[in-house]
This record gives sequence, structure tokens and C-alpha cells, in this order.
Amino acid sequence: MIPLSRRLNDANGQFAGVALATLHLKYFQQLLAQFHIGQEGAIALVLTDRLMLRIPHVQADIGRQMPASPLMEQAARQASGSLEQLSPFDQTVRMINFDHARNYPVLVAVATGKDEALGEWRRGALILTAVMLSLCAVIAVAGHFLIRSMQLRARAEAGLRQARDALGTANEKLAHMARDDGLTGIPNRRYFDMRLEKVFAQCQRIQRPLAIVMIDVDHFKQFNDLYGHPAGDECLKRIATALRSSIRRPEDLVARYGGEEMVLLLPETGAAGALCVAETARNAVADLRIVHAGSDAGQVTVSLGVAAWTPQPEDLPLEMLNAADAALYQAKAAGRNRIQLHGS
Ligand SMILES: Nc1nc2c(ncn2[C@@H]2O[C@H](COP(=O)(O)OP(=O)(O)OP(=O)(O)O)[C@@H](O)[C@H]2O)c(=O)[nH]1
Repeated sequence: MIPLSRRLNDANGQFAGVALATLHLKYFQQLLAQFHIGQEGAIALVLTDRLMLRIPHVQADIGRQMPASPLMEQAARQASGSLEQLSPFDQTVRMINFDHARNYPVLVAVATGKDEALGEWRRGALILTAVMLSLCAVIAVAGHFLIRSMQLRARAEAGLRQARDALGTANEKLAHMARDDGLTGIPNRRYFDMRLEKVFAQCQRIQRPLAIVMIDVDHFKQFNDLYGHPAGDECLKRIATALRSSIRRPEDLVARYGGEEMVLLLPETGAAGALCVAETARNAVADLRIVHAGSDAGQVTVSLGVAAWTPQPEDLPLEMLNAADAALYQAKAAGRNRIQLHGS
């Protein structure tokens, strides 16, 4: 039983008696039992510092002084609040909400078991964690395969690039081999013939002059006989380099025509210009000062035959070649180490 009393005043505020009532604990027990607080939940009514009622009900606890606890300490400071504590009654960890009844020294504390309250959340969190871990594993495996396939692709691409570069280099080499003379490194006769066809047609079309300078090393047979074939080869290489340095325009060409014979192809160049280039070439060879005991000059010299005119529609490249050759023959006949212009 819980006795309740209250002073009663009359209309003047004078003491008029005391109202006394008793509340049966059974009433509260039945009332509180209707609340769903779970298996580990608890409800306590504390009158001042004594336990008035508690669910779950333990008869021996009723009327007992409340043991010191975080709940009692906090309730002494605050009207209401919430906290988590280990129950001094049954050693269960609970999450508690408490409030003081207005006008009465009664503290009401409602608690749910922490494990019970968080159980559902924990289960959800566990499932979520498992799902996340599985997803991570799937992503990791997929990522591994993705990285692997990217690496394989990068390797394959690098291989392809290498093969392409090697092919490019091989093609370049082949093009050089097809175009250049193996001994001197300057373009060969096949390439010269090709260029002559093109340039001749072009000069014919635009009616611009074209010049061919045929160059032959003087007494080269004797040079070979005196100094040997390897020295002859070396001499030809040096002459080719000297001739290359004597042409200036990008469209000019120096080629090995065959044996010790070389040729200059000078597009858009008239007779005067061609004679000028021929003189530069002759001097470039003379400046090499390659000793030749069998030559009148005491060193290696060249003879040059020049053919230069504006090709007419009926003209053929071979005619210009033959003209340059004939001029060369004249230069040889006139004593070598000189330049002869065709038709002069
Ligand atoms: N070392 C070497 N000799 C070559 C090469 N090609 C041609 N010859 C030689 O060049 C010489 C050319 O001789 P010829 O045609 O009689 O002419 P030449 O002795 O220069 O006499 P002229 O032209 O009349 O001054 C030959 O002995 C060829 O063997 C070559 O690639 N290397």
C-alpha cells in the first residue's frame, strides 16, 4: 500500500484538515505490466530514495533503499534525463529514461535492455557488414581482373608499338637500300632515273630549264692500279661526299651513275647556273687533295659534261643524258679536269 496525504485549506486559507488516501501496489503492478518493455526491460517507481515498485517484480526489493547508482546521482541533479547503466538489481545493462512526477517526490524510470534494444540493429548491422564485405570482395576480385586485363592490354600495346617501330625501321632501311648506293651512300642510278623522269616532265610542263652534270673521275683505272681497289673505293666515297656538299638546293640531286661516274640533277637551272655548280663540284673534289701519281695534276681530278635547256614537249630525258655524256667525252678529250657545256 502507498499512503498519500494532503493538507486541505478553507476559503480563508486556514487549515481545514488532511485528506488521506491509500493506493494499492497491485493497481500499479497491473498498470505497468501492460507496457511492452521487452524481456530485459524494467520500470521502477522510487519514492524519495526507496523503491516503491519495480517490474520485474521481486517482493524482497519493495521498500528497499535504492542503492547508489549513476541513475540516482543523475536524478538528484536533473528533473529528467537518460543514461546507460548496469542494474544494481540484476546486473543487466539498460538504457534508462527517467522523470520526476510533478508535485510528488516520485521518480519514474523506464529502461530497456541494451542488448535487446540494440539486438535488431546489431543483426541489421551484421547483415549489412556481411553484404558490404561480400561487395568489397567482388569489387576487389573484379578490380584485380580489370587491372590484370589492363596490364595485359598495355603489354600487348607496347609489343605492338615495338613491332610497328621495328617495322618502320626495317622499312626505312629497305627504302634506303633500294634508293642509295651501297658504297658511297648517295642515291643510286635507279633512283636518279626515276627522279629524272619526274623532274624532266615537270620542267617540260612549266617550261623551266633543267640541267644534268655528268661527272667522271680522271684516270681512275690507274688510281686503282697504283693504290689498290680499297683505296679506290675510299676515294669514290670522299668524292661523293664532296659532290653532295657542292649542291645547295633541296630539289638538287647527286647520284652515283655507275662505276666512277656520278651525276648531278639540277631542276630549274639554266646553263649558267649549271656551269657554276659544276665548277663548285670540280673545286670540291680538287680540294680533297687525294694524291694520284698517275694524273697530270698529281691529285685526283674530275671531268664534267653539262647539258642544260628547257625541255620541249617532244624532248626525251635520254636526249639530255646523252648530251651530258657527250659533253663529258669532250671534256676528257680536251685534257680532263675541266667542264664542257654541251653545244658550246
Ligand atoms: N675502286 C673502285 N673502282 C671502280 C669502281 N667502279 C669502277 N671502278 C673502276 O674505275 C675504272 C674506270 O676506268 P676507265 O673507264 O678506263 O676510266 P679512267 O681510268 O678513269 O680514265 P678516264 O675516265 O679516261 O680518265 C675501272 O678500273 C673500274 O674498275 C668502284 O666502285 N670502286
